[in-house]
Amino acid sequence: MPEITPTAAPRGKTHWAVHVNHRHRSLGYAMLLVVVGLHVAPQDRSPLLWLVLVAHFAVYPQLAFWLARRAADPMAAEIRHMYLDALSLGAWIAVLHFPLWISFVMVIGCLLNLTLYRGTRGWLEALSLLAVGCALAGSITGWTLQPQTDPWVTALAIVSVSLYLFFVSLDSQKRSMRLRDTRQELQTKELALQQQLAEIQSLQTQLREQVRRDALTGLFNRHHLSDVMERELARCARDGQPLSLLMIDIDYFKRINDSYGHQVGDDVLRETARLLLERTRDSDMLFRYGGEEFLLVLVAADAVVAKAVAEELRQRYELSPLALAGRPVMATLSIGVATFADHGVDFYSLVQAADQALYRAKRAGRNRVEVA
Ligand SMILES: Nc1nc2c(ncn2[C@@H]2O[C@H](COP(=O)(O)OP(=O)(O)OP(=O)(O)O)[C@@H](O)[C@H]2O)c(=O)[nH]1
Repeated sequence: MPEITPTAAPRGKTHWAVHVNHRHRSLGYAMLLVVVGLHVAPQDRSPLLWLVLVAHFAVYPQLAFWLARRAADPMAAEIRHMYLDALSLGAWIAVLHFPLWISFVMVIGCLLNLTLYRGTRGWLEALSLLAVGCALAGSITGWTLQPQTDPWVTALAIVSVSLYLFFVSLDSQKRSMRLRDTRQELQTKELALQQQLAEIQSLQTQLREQVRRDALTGLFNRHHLSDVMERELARCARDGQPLSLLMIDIDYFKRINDSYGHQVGDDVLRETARLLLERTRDSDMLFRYGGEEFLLVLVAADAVVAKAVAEELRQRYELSPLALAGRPVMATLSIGVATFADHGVDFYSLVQAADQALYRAKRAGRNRVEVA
């Protein structure tokens, strides 16, 4: 049986073990007072014995309680008191001349208490201390053997030990039930905490995603672009692979806003994003770069391939009237193309090159593709 580790009671509260032991000790000693009193009453014993009997069996349990409540370590104080119980009851056994049933009651009580708190070690300690107490008292008062007790005393001793065992078991059962309830409560709380944690983690993921996404089109935004480009350009440089940027701009977008309203302008941006996504490969990455500007990253595509892709996008877009609010809205795209490492070796120079190409496309009349 594992030893019960001392635990500090919350400030101002008496330790549970002190309460339980006080109850058990008061009850056990009260019953012993009656049993031993009845046993020694017909004997011609000195008044001192009666005095010690009352002091030990009636006063000592209250004193032990008072001391344990004030102890810095109440559990350690309780164990000390249990040692004292075993030592003193051992002495009583010798002083009373070894009455069989009374000795049995005393031995059982001590063994039970110390075993409950300290396992096998407690059982051995109780037995040793009983023996020491007995030996000390016997060596002072002399060794007399009178195992018989009056039948009434015997009966009372049996009732007392039964009652004592009953109350100790009852308290242990109550305590284990309370422990079970507490454990269940803790498990429920732990489950709730785990759920909260999962919710927080999912919210964090959503937030991280929101930071990377443009709210209007749902595309990755410019903030995420620089992270991706840094990684992709490093990979291309390592593998000697090309990579192209397509700076895509909706022509005369201001006019769309002015003619149809800002709301329709938003719809055009959403629809443009959808159309561009529809016509790009899984490995390509589309970003909303600015107001009406999109940036398409074509992995492993050189300038020739990128120009062809840009041309196809431009033509298809031109031919797809954007059906918005029941009205077809015609729009065209101008696209500037720049390729790593032909037109730039870092993100900044590549974007600049694509931007300049786009500017040229605009200057040349719009609805065009220009390579840097
Ligand atoms: N509806 C809407 N309009 C936006 C948004 N962001 C930017 N714009 C508008 O896009 C327009 C861009 O106009 P300009 O930069 O003059 O470009 P443009 O009219 O497309 O002309 P070019 O690019 O030269 O062909 C501005 O009127 C902005 O207000 C947006 O999120 N929603």
